[in-house]
Amino acid sequence: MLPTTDFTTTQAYKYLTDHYIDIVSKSLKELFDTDDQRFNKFSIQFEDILLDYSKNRIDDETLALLIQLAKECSLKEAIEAMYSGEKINVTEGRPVLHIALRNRSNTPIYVDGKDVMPDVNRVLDQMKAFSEAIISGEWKGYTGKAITDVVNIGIGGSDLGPVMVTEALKAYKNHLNLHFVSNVDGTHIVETLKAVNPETTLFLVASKTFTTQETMGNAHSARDWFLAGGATEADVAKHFAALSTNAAAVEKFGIDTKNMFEFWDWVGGRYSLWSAIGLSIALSIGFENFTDLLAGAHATDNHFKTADFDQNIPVIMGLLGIWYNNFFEAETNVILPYDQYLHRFSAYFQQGDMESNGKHVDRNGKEVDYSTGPIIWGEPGTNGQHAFYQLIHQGTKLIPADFIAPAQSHNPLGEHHNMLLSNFFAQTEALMNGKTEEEVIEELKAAGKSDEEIAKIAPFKVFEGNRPTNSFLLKKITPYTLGALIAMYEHKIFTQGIIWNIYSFDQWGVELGKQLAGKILPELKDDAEVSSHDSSTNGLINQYKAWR
Ligand SMILES: O=P(O)(O)OC[C@H]1O[C@](O)(CO)[C@@H](O)[C@@H]1O
Repeated sequence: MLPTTDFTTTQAYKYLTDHYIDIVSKSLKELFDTDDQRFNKFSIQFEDILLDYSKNRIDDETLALLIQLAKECSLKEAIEAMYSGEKINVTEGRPVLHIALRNRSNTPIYVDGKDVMPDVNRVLDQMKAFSEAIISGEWKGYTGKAITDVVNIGIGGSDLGPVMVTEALKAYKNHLNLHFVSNVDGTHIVETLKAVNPETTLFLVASKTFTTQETMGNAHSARDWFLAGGATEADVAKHFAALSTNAAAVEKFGIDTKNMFEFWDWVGGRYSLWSAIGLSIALSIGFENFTDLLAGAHATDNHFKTADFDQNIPVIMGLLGIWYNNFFEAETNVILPYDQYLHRFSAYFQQGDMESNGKHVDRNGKEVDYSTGPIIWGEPGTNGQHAFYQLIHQGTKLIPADFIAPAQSHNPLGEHHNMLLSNFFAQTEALMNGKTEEEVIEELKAAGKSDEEIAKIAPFKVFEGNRPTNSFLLKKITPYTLGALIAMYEHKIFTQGIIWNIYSFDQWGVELGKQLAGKILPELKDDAEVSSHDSSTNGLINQYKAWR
């Protein structure tokens, strides 16, 4: 059972409310000036990942109170409940066991009295054999040619994770060309199919439920295209595999269940890249690298479970998020990877975080009267710098930012990596220190500006600073460190969900739109005017019919 404490009623919350008044009046610059131990105190190194969280608006007392808050909200017990296979996804009646998928130490994990590890290992063996046969060319398409292209058809968690990881680990990629089709917009599949040959293409239909409209629509179109190219029904088995929990629906679609890679209802969609949904990853970088990814995540799982909260990266990340979300009333959290390979990392955690903690009802079924999950966004640096950093530096909103960079580049080209990292370091420093009016005036004087010019321009050049950042410095983006980093963010989300007293592992909020789309679709079949909706929806549908 998960605790159901309202965190706003805890002692720690009350103390934090008072303490906030003290901290909010202090600048980060001041906090650094008065404590030369901040970096040592407020940074954690876990294997090849360093988290420096010293540039946050906290002091020793803040940290102690936040940790007290986690304790009062029984975070430790909640972690234990998740790891031991309790059905903590209460509204769907399921355990939450993505940690089992990467449990490389293979200790038993029980669901309803049955150890899940033999099944996990069986599917991993199946993925190993299959990926090796495809990569080596031993697996042949219907005309006897080896596979050259893999098209993953899936959406949400059945797409974002594999896309993000295959991009992040492109440096480890083999000869196979990976494609991802997610959008139900016909353009996505049409444009993808233009680039591939039916004789040498493998389709992975990735869907936990195997009922998702977008995925099934795209899978049927891919199958039609395949058959139109001269292949027969019997050839489908050589070119289509399914990654799913729903064997009956896979069979109905016409995919041989020998080519089905199973996973289980205790794997949430947005936590499924570690499961059979990761087959495209194993195909892209090889099975050994895929298991390194799992091993990195497993290392973080152990860290999250065993490290003291003040040394526990996901716990600290979660608590800092709560500090900004619930005390500073920050609405968003920007994730800024200074690594081109990580260009889908923020998009991935948009689903990971927002689908998990975008909830307004607590674990007692009551409407909350506090803010829950933040809006997650971001783009890779330095592109973001030339787009939206203006608002982060000089806008009116407080935007806590996560910076992520590798020390070693996979592409050490001249001064590029130093240039990239100099921007990373400079941005966090600039966000913290800002630039005072006096500094601006000095600069303008040095540039030979007149007093009149200085008076006119100076106010616009002032940076308040005091903008908080976390800095993740990784030795290198490898399958292992990437796995460890992803798991840190996952457990941060868990930590926050526990403290906000919400259920992080369902996603009822995506249902209503799906239901209504299901009602509207038949109305679009003919040209008859509709009048069954509000005037706006009727107007849009009728104009669509007139123009299509
Ligand atoms: O893998 P499936 O069942 O096709 O679902 C895809 C996605 O749809 C959702 O259920 C809701 O959008 C996500 O949680 C999930 O990742």
